[in-house]
Amino acid sequence: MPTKEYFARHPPFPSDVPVVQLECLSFTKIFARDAAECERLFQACQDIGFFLLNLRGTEEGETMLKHAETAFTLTEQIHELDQDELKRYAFKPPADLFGYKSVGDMKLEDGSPDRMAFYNLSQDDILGNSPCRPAPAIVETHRPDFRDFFHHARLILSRLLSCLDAPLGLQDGTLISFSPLEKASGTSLRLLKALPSASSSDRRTDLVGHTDLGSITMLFNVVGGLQILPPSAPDVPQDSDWRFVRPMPDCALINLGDAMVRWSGGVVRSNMHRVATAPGAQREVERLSVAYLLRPALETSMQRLRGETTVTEDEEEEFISAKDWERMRAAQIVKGENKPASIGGKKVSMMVARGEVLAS
Ligand SMILES: O=C(O)CCC(=O)C(=O)O
Ligand SMILES: [Fe+2]
Repeated sequence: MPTKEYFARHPPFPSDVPVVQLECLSFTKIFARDAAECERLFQACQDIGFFLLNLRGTEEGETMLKHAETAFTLTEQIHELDQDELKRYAFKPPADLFGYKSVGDMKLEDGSPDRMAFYNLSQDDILGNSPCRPAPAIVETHRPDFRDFFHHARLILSRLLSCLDAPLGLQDGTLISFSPLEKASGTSLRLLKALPSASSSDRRTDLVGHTDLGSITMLFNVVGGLQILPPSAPDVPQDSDWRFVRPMPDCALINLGDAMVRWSGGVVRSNMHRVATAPGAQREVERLSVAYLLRPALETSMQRLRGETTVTEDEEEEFISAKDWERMRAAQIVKGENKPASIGGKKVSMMVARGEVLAS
């Protein structure tokens, strides 16, 4: 549960670890279409592709926090189930990324097994776009809760994406229109658990560095561990280049994925991130997180959008569908190959039809 009370039940995030400073935006202002807040959002998307979003203050934001709380409770209950039962619903990458991933199913950069488990719920399954997948009883009985989560999370992210349409020279509503609720996609709700570490010398990566594959992600976490590779990090980063993100009560963490980089011709950024052992005393507790990963409909093109925008560099790129992109990237990530295909944040001159230079 991302509220202050829930934070208070966990050891505190230490004050002496290097953290990345992220913008904290107000959903209330974005909901009211505040121009300055939308501008800050676009800037954060170009600079690092990550920002915090405070959800207090509107009925829509408060409802999202309630859904996140419910999702946390269900995450806890799902991961308490017997491993043998969970393994009956095992994910089958790269073709099928839904279902249960046990600790060790994925590789880290050095080939060693990862230390995270997750249950990945498919939006299509929950909304009835595809036949129901077999699932544990706890998922079956909470299908209505998950359905509400998917609907509401998309509503929140649609408001954020609509701040990006205009600066990218697109008609209002373009970016969210690539993820219609009724079309098959890789959109999912991922319920994650990282194991506690056994001793203070037992500190390592839990989930390999990656960029998210879809359009935009909304993450809720309470215990630290998520790390970002700052854009200034060298091409071959050292462990010490990674920076923790401090989890904040009442906030979601938002990050852009590869689709946004491709559509924008590299103007916005899909930043590398990973999960490492939580800092300080937080390493002793189990770390739960809830990630809603919005992806485009399977047949959507990942090519740059022309819209009203002209980007000065104009190299031809081949057509690739969201489905093929996700399959290719997922296969790499599972093997621990974390070199991103396109990360964005390009300093290109971008002219919109009105003749205004927005970024250079
Ligand atoms: O658990 C987290 O904090 C991050 C998870 C993540 O990056 C992902 O599922 O793509
Ligand atoms: Fe991620």
